[in-house]
Amino acid sequence: MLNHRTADDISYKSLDTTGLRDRFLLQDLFTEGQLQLVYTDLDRAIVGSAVPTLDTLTLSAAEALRAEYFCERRELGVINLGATGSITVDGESYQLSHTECLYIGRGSKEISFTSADAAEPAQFYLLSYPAHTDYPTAHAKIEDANKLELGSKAEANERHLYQYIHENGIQSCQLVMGFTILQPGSIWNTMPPHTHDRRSEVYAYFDVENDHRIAHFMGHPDETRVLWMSEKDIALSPSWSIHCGAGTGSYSFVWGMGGENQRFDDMDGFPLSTLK
Ligand SMILES: O=C[C@H](O)[C@@H](O)CC(=O)C(=O)O
Ligand SMILES: [Zn+2]
Repeated sequence: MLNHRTADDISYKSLDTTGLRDRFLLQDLFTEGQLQLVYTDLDRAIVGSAVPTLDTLTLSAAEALRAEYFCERRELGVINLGATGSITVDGESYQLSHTECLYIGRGSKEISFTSADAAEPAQFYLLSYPAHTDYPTAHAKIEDANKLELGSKAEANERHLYQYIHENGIQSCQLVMGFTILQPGSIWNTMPPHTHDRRSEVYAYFDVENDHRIAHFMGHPDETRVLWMSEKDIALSPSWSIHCGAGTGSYSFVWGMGGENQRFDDMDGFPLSTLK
């Protein structure tokens, strides 16, 4: 497991492009035949990927966790960003097609990942936080999610947000997770932007068309920086940072949060007039 440190809300201002990208952007996490984990300092989030091909991939506790098994003191949310695959949790198998979700509760011991077709593998995106109690493992399809229709065509930010793991959905200790699909012709997500001092957030962009890019904005609202991102790049958003983006083409992104509370609407919005 790689260890990763973001920068604080003062030092990010003086980082150059490479420094900023090293601190706030995770790339190349999705590699065929590999399970990769990154231990971040954002509310102890572990961000990871599993792309099984011919062989099953097994999740084990990294040495850094000093745990017998990965979910000994953790919960794990998974969304499949690739083709159909299965996750087995303590002998129970769940089949996930593209954009489906599995919540894996604390105490789950044996967790493994397979693809239905090695030539077109599943690409499991993993997000885990420390957990204080056990909630049941639960599978959700897109029709099980709470769907919010946000934005407008006129503002080029028409998008559908699907909540999987949240206060009124799959129960968890701190993880809140789902994904957002931009509607055709709309490019802006999360506009006007917000922070939530009580939670940090992780954005994983996917279904970005070939050669297209997302300009992801971060930082204090009056001191923003941009990260140019491509397919399956991941932006780390500390609690003090805004997080929003515009794509040169259509795209979707998984959002996931951990921290002090789970109230989705506990956000501090910033009017566009305050952005710099
Ligand atoms: O705190 C909530 C998160 O930033 C996202 O859920 C926002 C989002 O997906 C969107 O507006 O499209
Ligand atoms: Zn947010």
